Amino acid sequence: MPSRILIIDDEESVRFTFRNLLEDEGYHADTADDFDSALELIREQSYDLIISDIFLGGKTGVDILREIRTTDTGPHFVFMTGQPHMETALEAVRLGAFDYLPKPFKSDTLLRVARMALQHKQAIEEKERYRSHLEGIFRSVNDAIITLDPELRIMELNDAAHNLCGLGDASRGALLTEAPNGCGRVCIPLVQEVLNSREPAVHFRIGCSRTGCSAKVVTVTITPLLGRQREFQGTVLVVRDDTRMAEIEKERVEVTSFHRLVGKTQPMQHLYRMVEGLSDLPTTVLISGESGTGKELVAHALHHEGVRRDRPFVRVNCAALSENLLESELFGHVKGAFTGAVTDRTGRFQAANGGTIFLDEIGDITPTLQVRLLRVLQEKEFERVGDTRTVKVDVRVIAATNQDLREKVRQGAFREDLYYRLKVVYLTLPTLRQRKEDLPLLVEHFVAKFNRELKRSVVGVTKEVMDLLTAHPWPGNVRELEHVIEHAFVVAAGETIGLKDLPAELAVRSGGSGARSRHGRDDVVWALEKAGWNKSKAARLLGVDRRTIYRKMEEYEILESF
Ligand SMILES: Nc1ncnc2c1ncn2[C@@H]1O[C@H](COP(=O)(O)OP(=O)(O)OP(=O)(O)O)[C@@H](O)[C@H]1O
Repeated sequence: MPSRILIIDDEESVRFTFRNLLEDEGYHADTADDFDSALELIREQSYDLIISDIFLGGKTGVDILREIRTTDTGPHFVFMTGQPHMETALEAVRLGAFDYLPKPFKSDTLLRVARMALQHKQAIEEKERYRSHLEGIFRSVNDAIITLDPELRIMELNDAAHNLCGLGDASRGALLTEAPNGCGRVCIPLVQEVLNSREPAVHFRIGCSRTGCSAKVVTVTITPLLGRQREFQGTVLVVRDDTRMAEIEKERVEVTSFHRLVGKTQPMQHLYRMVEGLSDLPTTVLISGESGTGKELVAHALHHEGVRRDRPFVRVNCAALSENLLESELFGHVKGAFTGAVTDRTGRFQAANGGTIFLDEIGDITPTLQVRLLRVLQEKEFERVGDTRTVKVDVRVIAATNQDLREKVRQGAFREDLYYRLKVVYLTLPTLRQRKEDLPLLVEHFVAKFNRELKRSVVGVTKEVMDLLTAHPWPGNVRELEHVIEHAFVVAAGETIGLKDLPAELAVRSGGSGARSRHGRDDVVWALEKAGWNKSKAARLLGVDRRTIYRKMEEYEILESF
């Protein structure tokens, strides 16, 4: 549809010339010769641009502007006059006129100003449309969306923020930390973390409470808010109510295994759900957990459960290689890049293109490699060693560590920006001590595995063995259990694994007479937790006396937890 222009001038020749000129350019042009007829036309039709003489008999063009200026999206005004007058020009501009043309002016000038005024109006309309669409989306989603400035002051919030977080319109401008919504404020430290790190974070299924409301389970996504020049302006906090989903999951029949992971206890069920939820996302995941808890299996499950399952899964053990070797292993090199680089070599990142790279023992990489890795995570690109050409890749990164990376960051041994880039989603695996109820299932799993591998037909373990396994603190977690069963398979002659088939170390650690000096911190914590922090009970579990427990608590600086 052509843009509609109204020309207002008391001179017939001006109206005639301008109308022809504008219609030749493809615009629709109407004319009016005085204030009243112009207003009549404006009320009947809609115009995009009004080009008006300032002086119209007793009235002025500025009076028309004043009369109809109600909305931003009304017509744009361009004034023209043969007697330029500072006062009138100023008033016209103050009322929002687009331009002011002193007569005489060339036809080119008129067309240029008309074009600019119409483009400007279109841009404003486009922006307004965009804003109202966004507002519609903002209002219609069920997730609470709250934008916060760097001081945690609430800038914008939607209706769902009212229902879920108890924040009303009056909260705009208030500090989130002080909003009187009776909220337990679990998300505030999480937002503060993103304020410090300036990296996005997702926290799945956290408990949340608000005075007068039932407890909820929510998933919180926090994203830095960046301006045009990518300057930091605050954060967007999105809170999704997952209470119903969590309830449904609780009611679901518990599964005993997932991919190659075995376990039916609650922490494992939670882990399976998390892996399911994360598998299709490109998000970087950091898996932490003690050695032997199954971090590699989780990385496999994330890959094989998701859309990248038919693409490569590439594992790199970052602790196994020196800095130079690891660099060329990860990024590849070109012939001659260093002594021994006799041919070009493709790195693991390139080999994993389209799929997943699993960076095991990430806590061990050197500062130089930390910088290079950060760039791949941020830009998805790198250069091979000795090459200047940039290689672009689409790789999902999963990293694992059994170290306390937060502590390494504090000590300055691990870059904070990389840490936050890696832990967009953070999975912590339970220790075997935390899921002892899974022991029978795991024993059964490993008995079946070694029967298959060693072509044996062992039926299981005796009750005494199971009791002993249950009493053991498992510092080496599932891997240790796997080794114990493997050892028993080698030693056992019959179909059932008995006490005599277990490694001597296990019998000793789990309460034999020589146990005293061998109990490490893990064993003592395990026993205390198992005994509900009753020292006498814990002492009995470890086969030591009560004084030894107190002594060990002091020695290992174990604080009682309630
Ligand atoms: N939940 C589980 N179900 C079955 N097997 C498991 C489970 N967790 C671990 N394992 C087994 O234990 C061994 C160690 O697992 P994995 O290598 O994944 O542990 P990890 O946490 O990556 O250890 P590390 O930190 O030492 O690298 C593997 O043989 C694995 O198959």
